[in-house]
Amino acid sequence: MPQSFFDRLRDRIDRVDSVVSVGLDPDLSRIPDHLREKDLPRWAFNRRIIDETHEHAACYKPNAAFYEDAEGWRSLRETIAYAHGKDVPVLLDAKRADIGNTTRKYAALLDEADAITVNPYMGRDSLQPFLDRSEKGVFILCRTSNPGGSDLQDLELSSGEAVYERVAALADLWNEHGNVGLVVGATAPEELESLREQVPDLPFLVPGIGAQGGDAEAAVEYGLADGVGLVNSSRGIIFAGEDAGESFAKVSGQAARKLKTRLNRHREATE
Ligand SMILES: O=C(O)c1cc(=O)[nH]c(=O)n1[C@@H]1O[C@H](COP(=O)(O)O)[C@@H](O)[C@H]1O
Repeated sequence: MPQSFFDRLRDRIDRVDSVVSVGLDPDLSRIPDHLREKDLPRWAFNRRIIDETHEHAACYKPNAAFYEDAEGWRSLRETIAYAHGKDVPVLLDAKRADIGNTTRKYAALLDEADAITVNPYMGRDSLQPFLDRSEKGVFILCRTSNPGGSDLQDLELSSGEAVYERVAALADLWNEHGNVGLVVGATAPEELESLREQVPDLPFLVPGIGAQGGDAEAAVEYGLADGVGLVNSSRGIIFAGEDAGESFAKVSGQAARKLKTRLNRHREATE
């Protein structure tokens, strides 16, 4: 049987001593001028970022939104293969799900990526084709980091639980293959804490530190399940060297190292 995503992630976390997820969101308007002339500018950018950050990366998380055009999809494919060449798993942040017939097509995204983010709004059948890929990771949006995350997710149900708590309970139920995690934003530290108590075995992907100002300490303290989980930063790493011209990727490498060290201080404190 192939190793599960979370076993592979644990190996990677141990090998690089890092829970940093490096978000590859290569906004074309922000990548350095000298790369914009390239055939595949986003791939050229990501390759340099990967070269400088991979020693600190537990995984890479490209967000599909930054690749949804012809050049973008080619760049994404190259990026995934290159990350794999460096032995780093790739979590595709796609936030997909649809009726069964459609979502079966979406699940093909997992042919190349090692894990994916999905949206629980349409219920179990809309996620089943992802969940059935037992060797791949499936991170279900639970309590998101954006300001509007509370609009629906915090609503109280007649049972007394909040919608995001119900999502966590369902995710736990749907975790028949041990391949399910939750997405919980670092901007919601109280929810992070209560969710960790509610579902102690589910690893979290925690975005929202860096550019969104979330709580890195809470991300580490509550994001990890038996040491496994991911704390993501995208713009805070990949655009750290925005003013450094051709040395931009070196600065990203330093930013990734710095974040790793900072998170590791919290990891040691919570062990
Ligand atoms: O699923 C995600 O990764 C995600 C969920 C969430 O609640 N908040 C959130 O910011 N994200 C993603 O995480 C990344 C955060 O980027 P930065 O704010 O630049 O670090 C983006 O790709 C977001 O789409």
